[in-house]
Amino acid sequence: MQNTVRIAPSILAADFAQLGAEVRAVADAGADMIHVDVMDGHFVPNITIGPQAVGALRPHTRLPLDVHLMIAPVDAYIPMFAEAGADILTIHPEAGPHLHRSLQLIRDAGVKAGVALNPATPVSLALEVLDEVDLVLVMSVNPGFGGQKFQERALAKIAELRRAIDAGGHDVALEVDGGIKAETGARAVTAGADVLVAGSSVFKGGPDAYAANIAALRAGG
Ligand SMILES: O=C(CO)[C@H](O)[C@H](O)COP(=O)(O)O
Ligand SMILES: [Co+2]
Repeated sequence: MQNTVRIAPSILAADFAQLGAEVRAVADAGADMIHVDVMDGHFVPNITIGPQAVGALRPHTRLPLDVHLMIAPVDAYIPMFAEAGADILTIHPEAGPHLHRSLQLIRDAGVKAGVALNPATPVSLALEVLDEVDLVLVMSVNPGFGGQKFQERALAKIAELRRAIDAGGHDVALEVDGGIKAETGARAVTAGADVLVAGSSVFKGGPDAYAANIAALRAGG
């Protein structure tokens, strides 16, 4: 495994009754960033949290808040999440009429911009905006729920993106999200991912297990 891999626990699998404590616990356990899944019951068939919750989490950690926006239309909410304390805002191309404009809104808000590819979204949509993003997120499940099975087809997309990022000399992180545990994470890193999002496999077993769970992901086994 590359030793530059970063681990981003998804708080979707945390105890929602004590999210602040959960964020502190995974930070203490070695997390590199905190992945926050925002779902609207429209773009995806589930509802989670909004900017108020992101703002409430902000004082609990200095780690980057990696906010994955699964909401449509997304543009009006970008300044609200930036103001709340997000460090990275990642959007889906299908969530607005003009991807370039949405990415510009994110940058204008002073935060890093990411683009997320659903399993059925072609890599070409991300290649088109590699100069405009700080992160590409490859979904390895259909967005909406944690605890799903890793979809193998993500690996070829990661490999293609890695080649394009390296060939173009882009300073872009390549993140994979969905069904990541030690074994699938290792394969994603081999394909070229450098950020692993993991919900179920980090939060399983409760706080006493978080350090070992994160270490297992980092070690790839
Ligand atoms: O974006 C997501 C779902 O839409 C989540 O980040 C993802 O599913 C993480 O959960 P798990 O590791 O349990 O698959
Ligand atoms: Co996510």
